[in-house]
Amino acid sequence: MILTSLSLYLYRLPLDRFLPVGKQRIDHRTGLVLQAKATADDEVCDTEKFNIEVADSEVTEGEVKESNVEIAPLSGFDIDQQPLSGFSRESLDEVQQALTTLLPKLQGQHIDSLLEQAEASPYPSIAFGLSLLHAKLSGKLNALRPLTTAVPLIYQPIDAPKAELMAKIAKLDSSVHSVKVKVAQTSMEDELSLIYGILSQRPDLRLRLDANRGFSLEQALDFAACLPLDSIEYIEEPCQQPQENQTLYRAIPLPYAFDESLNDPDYQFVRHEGLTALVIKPMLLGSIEKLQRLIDEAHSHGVRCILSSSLESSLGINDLAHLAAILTPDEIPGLDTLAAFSQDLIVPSGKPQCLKPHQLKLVVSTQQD
Ligand SMILES: O=C(O)CCC(=O)c1ccccc1C(=O)O
Ligand SMILES: [Mg+2]
Repeated sequence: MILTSLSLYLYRLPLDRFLPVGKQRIDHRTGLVLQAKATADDEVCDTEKFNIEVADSEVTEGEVKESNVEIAPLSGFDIDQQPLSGFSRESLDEVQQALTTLLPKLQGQHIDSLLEQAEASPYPSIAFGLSLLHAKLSGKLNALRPLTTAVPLIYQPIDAPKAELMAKIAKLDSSVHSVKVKVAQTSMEDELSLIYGILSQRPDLRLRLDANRGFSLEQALDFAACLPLDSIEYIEEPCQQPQENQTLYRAIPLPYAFDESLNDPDYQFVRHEGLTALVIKPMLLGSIEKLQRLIDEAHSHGVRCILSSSLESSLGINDLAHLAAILTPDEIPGLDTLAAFSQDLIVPSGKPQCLKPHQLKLVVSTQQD
């Protein structure tokens, strides 16, 4: 297939409530939508020769394929105007500029050039976006049903009453077996009482805790000593110093997971005692091929891989649900981050409004009118 047109749009979605990014909070999300049209190799000449835009009604099904992907590095500023730290290293501006230069070069090329450019890009969000676009255009993403269940995310909202949390627990479907709970955010007493509160309502639940590197070793030891270990699946990034996670594990057998550690550009998989899972955020890591290599390596050492949201819009979350069905079919992904979004983007998820590309700001388009 040949790429016949590429367009880049900018979105900015306000959030109805703050979303946690580690210890920080955001009140809006910005990102890019990359739209590509492609035709089968032998059809491109006709359209080019006559320089006509092929309307959907004039072509047989499947002749012109159109796909959209979200490219939204998790960087920018929090509600206190502090730069977000610990997630994407690239800024939205850098990504926008790189794509503005790249898109005209992709125009007229075979879709496989998306994969070459994905591997060549220094920006993980671009590498992921281009490889995803390739997968969508070539129909690879729709081969399987998406994983429609996600692990509910429970966190103490500073802008909403605490009772809402327990109401969310009470409403959980009985088919939900795991929930993710943010810890190392407020006081240990409050967080332990939340954990025991959840389990008193739903003793069958298993908890995935996420400390976002919020504890000193001493705090982590104190906290872990008070946990109902049998009900804890794992804790993400317990210690400020990741090398202390093993010390913690040797003292208290609480399995842990890596999340922020994977964002280090030099990260290489190494089996550590007590390391039970990798929390994989594709937008922060890179191409699907790179994700697949990491997952294969982790699985070969018996380490689980959980695909997780980088707070994408409904477009990105929907693609992650499809990708999870392919890359990690035996795991429930961590994608419960859409509730705070005021609107959907391109793919409906049940919000009153769903923005379409023409309602977004066009950054660049290779299509000549
Ligand atoms: O992993 C999940 O279930 C939801 C996603 C999530 O928690 C998250 C989303 C964006 C940035 C950081 C994190 C995090 O794991 O702390
Ligand atoms: Mg995490």
